[in-house]
Amino acid sequence: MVIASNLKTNLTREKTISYLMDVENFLDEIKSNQDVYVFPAQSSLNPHHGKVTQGAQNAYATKNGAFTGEIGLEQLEEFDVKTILIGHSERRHILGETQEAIAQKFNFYKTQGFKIVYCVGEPLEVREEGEDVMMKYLELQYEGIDLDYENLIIAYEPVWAIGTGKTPTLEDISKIHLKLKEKSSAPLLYGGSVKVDTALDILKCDGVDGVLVGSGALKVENFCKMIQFADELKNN
Ligand SMILES: O=C[C@H](O)COP(=O)(O)O
Repeated sequence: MVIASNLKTNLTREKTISYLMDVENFLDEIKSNQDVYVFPAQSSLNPHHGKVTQGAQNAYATKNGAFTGEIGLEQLEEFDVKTILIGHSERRHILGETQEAIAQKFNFYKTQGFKIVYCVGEPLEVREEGEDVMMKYLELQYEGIDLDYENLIIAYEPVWAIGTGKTPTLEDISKIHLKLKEKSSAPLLYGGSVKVDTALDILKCDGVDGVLVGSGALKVENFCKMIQFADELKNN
């Protein structure tokens, strides 16, 4: 399974290094074979080699250039980062990234062979319109995206569940995941208020290949427990 931690705008470089080290030690200790990803804040990226894959939360679709406040391929290469999160709801809804800009970013990093964790999700007002409207909304977030890309992981993250403590029911998670799986065979993660006490049930859902966790993974011991849950499921 894929167990991923998005640290968002949290943890300094020093704390991130210690976080990664704690996860590596835990993976060694329990001899875990899960695919574990950590996405640190940009300024906390550091060369990291181990079982954990370090990814970027964002980067511009460029090698380098005049894009104030952004980083590009050259800055990621410095830290051997070959994994990137694209289409996260905070970038879509807070930072105003359009589907066109997202698709451009996707295609640029696809050309570079990056592993791409591509996020989709609907706001509450769309969900309240019913399943058909919601699925159409999610499909629009696939516009310009190669769903057959071999290095693709998709994360379904309902916007209204992110950072709110609210989650869809387990039945709804399964239902939506199974529908999304009709469109792509890429591993499909669930994200949105996954906590240590809900992770196991979510990981057990049909159609769920892993989780992308924000606030619930900020404490490294909680993130490690989620990795352990995935291990236990695999061994059952
Ligand atoms: O990328 C992670 C998601 O935005 C979920 O964040 P959250 O676990 O804090 O709700």
